[in-house]
Amino acid sequence: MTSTMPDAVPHPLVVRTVALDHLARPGSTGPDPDDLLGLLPPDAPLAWVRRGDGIVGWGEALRVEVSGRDRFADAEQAWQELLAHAIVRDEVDLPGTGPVAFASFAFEEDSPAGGVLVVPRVVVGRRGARSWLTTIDTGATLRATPDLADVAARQPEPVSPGAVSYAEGAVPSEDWLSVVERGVAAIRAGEVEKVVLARDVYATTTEPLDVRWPLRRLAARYPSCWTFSVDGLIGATPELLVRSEKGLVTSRVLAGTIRRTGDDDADLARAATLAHSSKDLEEHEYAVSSVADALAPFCTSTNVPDVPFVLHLPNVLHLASDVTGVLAANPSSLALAAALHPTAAVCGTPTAAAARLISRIEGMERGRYAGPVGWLGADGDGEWGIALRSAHVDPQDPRRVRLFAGCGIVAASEPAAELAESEAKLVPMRDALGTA
Ligand SMILES: C=C(O[C@H]1C=CC=C(C(=O)O)[C@@H]1O)C(=O)O
Repeated sequence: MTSTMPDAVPHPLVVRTVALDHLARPGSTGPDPDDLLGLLPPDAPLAWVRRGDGIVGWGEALRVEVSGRDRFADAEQAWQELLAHAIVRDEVDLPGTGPVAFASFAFEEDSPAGGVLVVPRVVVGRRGARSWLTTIDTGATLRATPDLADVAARQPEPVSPGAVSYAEGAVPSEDWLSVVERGVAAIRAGEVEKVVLARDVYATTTEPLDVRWPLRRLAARYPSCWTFSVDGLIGATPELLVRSEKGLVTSRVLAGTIRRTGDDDADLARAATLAHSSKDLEEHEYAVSSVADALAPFCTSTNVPDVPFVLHLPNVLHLASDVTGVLAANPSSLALAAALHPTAAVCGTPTAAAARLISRIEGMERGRYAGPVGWLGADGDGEWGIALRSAHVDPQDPRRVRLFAGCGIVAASEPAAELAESEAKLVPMRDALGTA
């Protein structure tokens, strides 16, 4: 575990949250609190937003880098140590107020991508009619609270990425067909019941990527998804690994997908087909069980829907189930995310055998794709998505972006259909990088 404190001063975190509710009043001349993303600077913006609610952050009060099997526990420990010495004044007291860290973790335990936890200098949040501003300092003296109208006015408009060209990723699409074939063969041979196989593609932009460009487009086009940005990993995920709030947990489980046609009537027929597809229902059931089983030891009761609903996104339809539970003790949301990861929506069933199969046949280092991404508060509450419909911006070359998509494979899967599904899952990021 490594941590870096920009000021290298061993002062405690000094955290102050103030209400911005006056900004929500009609006639206010301040920055629009609906537009959290509009406040972000171009450099290293942090975001977790959905339908205008959520939190955004910027500046880096502190950063913790972790790796290996214990990456979640190490991040949690570092966070607890920071909090033990923090001086906090929180005038709002809602989930996401007070000290907050944004974080994202690698899918695999031996990934060089490890994980990162960033404590921003400034956080702005919104939840319904309530808005707030948090400042986090590591110095002995408190800085003045930034004037948000000023902050918003100072931000340059996001710069267009220019022309975008695409190249094959680690496994060319033609070869990925045989990766899926090998997955199906392993299932038929009884090695696993389900495995999720993913692929990547490279985008090269003519201008260095200003991540606010794709973020705004993702948030506008995929309002039901969680738009995130943490340390160069960006996306809009439809899948909530876990939200923990005041003793209640929720997880939105997705698995089972059909592409949209663009024609509403045809899509309704497709939704009905999806809801009755035994192949997709099987794929979904594995994912729901993996989440329900992982949550059960933490909960006094859980609610697992008998049948999934169909989630309509602009590019695809998914089978979806919202699993909820009442927590018995008070594990942090990060501990819950660690216990849930990797679910069968991104790994397979049984988990360990599917993970081994992925390492053996996928041919790609997933990095932080399909890992937990989200935020953590001081009381352990937080929200963690699975980093899907996502891309990673090369820290050495901001013109180079790696996009990811994966598909759940069961015995009845057909490689060509899975390749087409992976293309549909790349659409949100491709569109977000474009200028159309
Ligand atoms: C692995 C991905 O999607 C998962 C989530 C929803 C539906 C899925 C599916 O139907 O295969 C996948 O399990 C991805 O988008 O990269």
